[in-house]
Amino acid sequence: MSGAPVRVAVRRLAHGEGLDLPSYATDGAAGMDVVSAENVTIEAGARHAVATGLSVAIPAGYEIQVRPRSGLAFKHGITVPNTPGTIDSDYRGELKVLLINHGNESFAIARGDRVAQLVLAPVTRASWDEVEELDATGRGSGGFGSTGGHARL
Ligand SMILES: O=c1ccn([C@H]2C[C@H](O)[C@@H](COP(=O)(O)OP(=O)(O)OP(=O)(O)O)O2)c(=O)[nH]1
Repeated sequence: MSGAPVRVAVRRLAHGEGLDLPSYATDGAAGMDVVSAENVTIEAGARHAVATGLSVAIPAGYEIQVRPRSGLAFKHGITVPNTPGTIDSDYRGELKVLLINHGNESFAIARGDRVAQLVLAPVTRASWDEVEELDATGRGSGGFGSTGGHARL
């Protein structure tokens, strides 16, 4: 962490009233835990877009990444199928947390439960330089396990 926090405008929607804003659980936390604005049960194998009751205006040059919470993933198989979810700086709709239940049991979420974490990150944009040939490398076109399996090299 460095410097002052980046200020991000946040708006509570009607169904977000009374909920905690996303917040860092510890001084060194990279992500802000975000809570659900709804009571919902996600059946085993099912997906749900969890309402947060919030919309945001992220400054240009930044994004928010929606990442799973490791405790939910490890204990219950609850994770973010599109991880990291991308919140664009020009998006003004409701921030939603997509969750999938990879566990064997249904998972109940209560309004106010912390369902994911939000990481503010800088965005570097690219522009293409189209060429006829790319520079040669040792790897070349090898990939997808070309260096061997998961055993130590
Ligand atoms: O986990 C997520 C992912 C996305 N969004 C919102 C904010 C984001 O800016 C917008 C579009 O997301 P994305 O670009 O991932 O979606 P897409 O499937 O490419 O749709 P679009 O055509 O709207 O860009 O949806 C969320 O609220 N939660």
